[in-house]
Amino acid sequence: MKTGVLLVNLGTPSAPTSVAVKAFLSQFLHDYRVVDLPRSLWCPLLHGIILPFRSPKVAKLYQGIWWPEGSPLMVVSKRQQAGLQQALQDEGIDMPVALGMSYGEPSIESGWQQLKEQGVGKVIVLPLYPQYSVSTTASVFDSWAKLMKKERLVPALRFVHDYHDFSGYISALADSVRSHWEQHGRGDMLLLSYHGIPKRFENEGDPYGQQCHRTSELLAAELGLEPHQWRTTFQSRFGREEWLQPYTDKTMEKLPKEGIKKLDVICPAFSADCLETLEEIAGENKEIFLKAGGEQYHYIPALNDNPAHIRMLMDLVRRELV
Ligand SMILES: C=CC1=C(C)c2cc3[nH]c(cc4nc(cc5[nH]c(cc1n2)c(C)c5CCC(=O)O)C(CCC(=O)O)=C4C)c(C)c3C=C
Ligand SMILES: [Fe+2]
Ligand SMILES: [Fe+2]
Repeated sequence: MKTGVLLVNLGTPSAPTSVAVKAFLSQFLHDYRVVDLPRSLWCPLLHGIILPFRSPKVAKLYQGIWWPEGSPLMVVSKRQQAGLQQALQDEGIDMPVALGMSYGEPSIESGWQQLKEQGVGKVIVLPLYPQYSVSTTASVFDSWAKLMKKERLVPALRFVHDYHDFSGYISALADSVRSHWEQHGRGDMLLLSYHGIPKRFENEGDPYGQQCHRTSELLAAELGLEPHQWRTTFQSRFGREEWLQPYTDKTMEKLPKEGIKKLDVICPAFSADCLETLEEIAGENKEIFLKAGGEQYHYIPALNDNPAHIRMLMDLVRRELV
């Protein structure tokens, strides 16, 4: 039976315009896995306030990070797909690789159609989220299950749940940090900033926060860092309820007063650079840190289509073949 790989990521607007951002946010923020409020409460707020006011504001932010070839998340995701396809071919493995996004295009459905047309009977669904979260990984599973309702012949399935402690992932991150230090020098601290989730999700059983802490511990150990040389924080809060703490932006304000003047920041929850890393971390938070008295701030890019990242994806695929 022919095996295929479906790489999945979050998705991104098709253009950095208010209209395209509104369409993207509307699909994203209607997902119960992301916002689980009763629709009688959420829909009036979403349609009346959030979409009309947030879309033009966020469109401007996307304009600031957009690449000539498109949204960074999309450009990088396509490179990851092509890179993994090439690496498999180079090893003589006949295994098609398709790309699908939870929100926007190319959809998970179109990715599956591509694999189906190539005669795939077993699918490795690989959400590009190293840490499992209800709001990301479970949502990919929902989309897949919904899609399979339409199929008479459901393919065999391997679903990559998470890879937060996978040795290849930790060593790819460590190599990336070391090569950054070689080129740019080493800061006083390595800050590991992860996308946040509502604290309530964790209370209800989401292992995301725990997995983020484990990734940090393993990376710090691999780099030989002392406890005062690294810290874990959570970014990208949305809405008014409490999210996982400590918050990245609040930490940026405090660090220079604690004597941390040179900071290196890495975002291990993001397999590809995107709005949340390029604008929020490399832009907004850098400004906060420097304004608070920081002297040097370096953002270490996501693993993107680094050869080490592609090799790690190959190893994850291999793990699912046994
Ligand atoms: C509404 C709540 C949100 C939860 C919960 C959430 C979890 C979550 N998200 C990512 C990865 C990404 N999020 C991105 C953008 C983004 N995230 C939210 C909201 C939640 N995310 C919004 C509203 C947005 C859009 C931008 C904005 O309006 O602020 C992106 C970037 C997409 C891009 O186009 O570049 C990624 C990637 C993870 C990993 C996660 C939970 C673990
Ligand atoms: Fe609605
Ligand atoms: Fe998000």
